[in-house]
Amino acid sequence: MTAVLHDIRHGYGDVEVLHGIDLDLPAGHLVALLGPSGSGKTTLLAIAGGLLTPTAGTVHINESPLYVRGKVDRKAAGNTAYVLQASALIGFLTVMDNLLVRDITTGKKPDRKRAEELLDAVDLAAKAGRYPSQLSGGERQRAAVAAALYTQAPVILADEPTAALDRERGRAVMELLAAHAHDRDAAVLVVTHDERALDLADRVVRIEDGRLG
Ligand SMILES: Nc1ncnc2c1ncn2[C@@H]1O[C@H](COP(=O)(O)OP(=O)(O)OP(=O)(O)O)[C@@H](O)[C@H]1O
Repeated sequence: MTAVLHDIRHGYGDVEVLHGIDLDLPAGHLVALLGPSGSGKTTLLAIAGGLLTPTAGTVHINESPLYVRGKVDRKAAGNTAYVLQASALIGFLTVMDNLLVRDITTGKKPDRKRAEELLDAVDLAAKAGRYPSQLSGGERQRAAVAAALYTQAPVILADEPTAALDRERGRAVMELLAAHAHDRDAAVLVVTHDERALDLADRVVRIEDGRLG
């Protein structure tokens, strides 16, 4: 699945912070988005993921518009999974249940084996039964990545998923995201400050002051 952003503009009040961004996220590719603090990365990711309606411009997931008459199209948005900067996990569910929760609430049979494999891949197998409050910041972040990948969403948008991680674990998370793109033909966009893992990206895009470089 591909995501295509065209001429995206966004303003907070009168201040425009994205000034006409064109970005293709092809199926099977991991695209890394780099840029200084305040350059618009989180805003762009939120727009790509159906969380924030842009002031102008279009987003298409495959051929379907993500925003129709200023409102997010739920079906198109259902193809995206978003890893938030603050790594939102549900506090009263264990790490394992944070992965399985969507299956449980939609009546789908949870795939525990796959969840275990993902938790193992982010080095959290031993902590699957813990609650988010019993994890470190980096562990929460890794659990959030595992939860996003568990959904098998064909479009994954991750906001600094390696920020709180040491080199080795940061790389392991980037490798997982790259494998998700390559093996599942997914479109993956990762905001990162981590120059050390950029070799794992199929493409590196830089943003400055709301414009792609
Ligand atoms: N809710 C908001 N209201 C007003 N201005 C905002 C809001 N959210 C973000 N901004 C401004 O929009 C610009 C882009 O912010 P954004 O969070 O997208 O940047 P970023 O590149 O993700 O930054 P960082 O790397 O620090 O997370 C910044 O100037 C920021 O101050």
